[in-house]
Amino acid sequence: MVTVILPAAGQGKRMNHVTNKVFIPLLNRPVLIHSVLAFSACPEVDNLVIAAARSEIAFVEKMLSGVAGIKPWKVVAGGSERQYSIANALAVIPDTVEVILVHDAARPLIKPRMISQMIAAAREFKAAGLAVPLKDTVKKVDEDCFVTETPARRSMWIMQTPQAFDAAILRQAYIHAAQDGFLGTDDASLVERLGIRVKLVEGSYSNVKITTPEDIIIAEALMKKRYGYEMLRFGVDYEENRVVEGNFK
Ligand SMILES: Nc1ccn([C@@H]2O[C@H](COP(=O)(O)OP(=O)(O)OP(=O)(O)O)[C@@H](O)[C@H]2O)c(=O)n1
Ligand SMILES: C[C@](O)(CO)[C@H](O)COP(=O)(O)O
Repeated sequence: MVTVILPAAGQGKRMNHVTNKVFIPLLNRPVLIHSVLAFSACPEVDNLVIAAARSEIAFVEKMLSGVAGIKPWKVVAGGSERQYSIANALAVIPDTVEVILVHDAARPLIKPRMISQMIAAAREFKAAGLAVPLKDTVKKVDEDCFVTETPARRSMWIMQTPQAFDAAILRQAYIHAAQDGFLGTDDASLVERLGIRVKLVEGSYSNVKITTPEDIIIAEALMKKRYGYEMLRFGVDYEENRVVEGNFK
């Protein structure tokens, strides 16, 4: 059995709290639904657990009920951090599930083919993450923003989701993180702390996470290319650095 956890309980702070960004429509379909349908199109996936903010659970359930072709799903209450939302989802997944994938609901461009690759990687390596090689130069800085180091780019990759795990390992990683009060920015980092090696699978630069306002434009442009039509519903007010509704061309 393969279960996918989709954390969707964020607040969109870097999107200026305009709305929970997973509800923003891209080509007229909410970001969350793009993500859910991608996993539903993957034959190896059995079911989905979506973590939604407590106040948005009913809305998410209504949204999911209105869309055809979604694999069996359940909505759980999210937490104050991404990691806590995923912990809540883990708590409702039965022990019969062998492989668990975690995917940011805010990454709507994930392709079913990549999901299948990640499931195969989890079965082979026990812990795997989708990632792309770093394209830019990275600097470490001190508290005054003076450069202290330029790490070698060759060995640096940018993590994406899905990340895929043997279910028992992911559960153990979450138990240890909770015991130690460790808060990671991805799930692989929790597994790494167990001393387990995480295999990276090369993903795609188009698997963007909707994080800041311009990501909406990038994601919708990539979708238009993929689906071949145009239906821009949202724009970005760069002066104010916020998302605004309207027909933007
Ligand atoms: N408490 C949280 C925080 C985040 N997420 C989810 O985790 C994914 C990646 O998180 P991020 O991009 O950080 O989303 P937000 O928390 O909404 O963004 P921000 O950090 O700007 O507030 C998103 O699908 C988001 O909904 C979640 O389920 N629960
Ligand atoms: C898991 C992740 O998407 C990998 O890039 C990312 O770390 C999530 O971080 P965020 O701060 O919640 O956006």
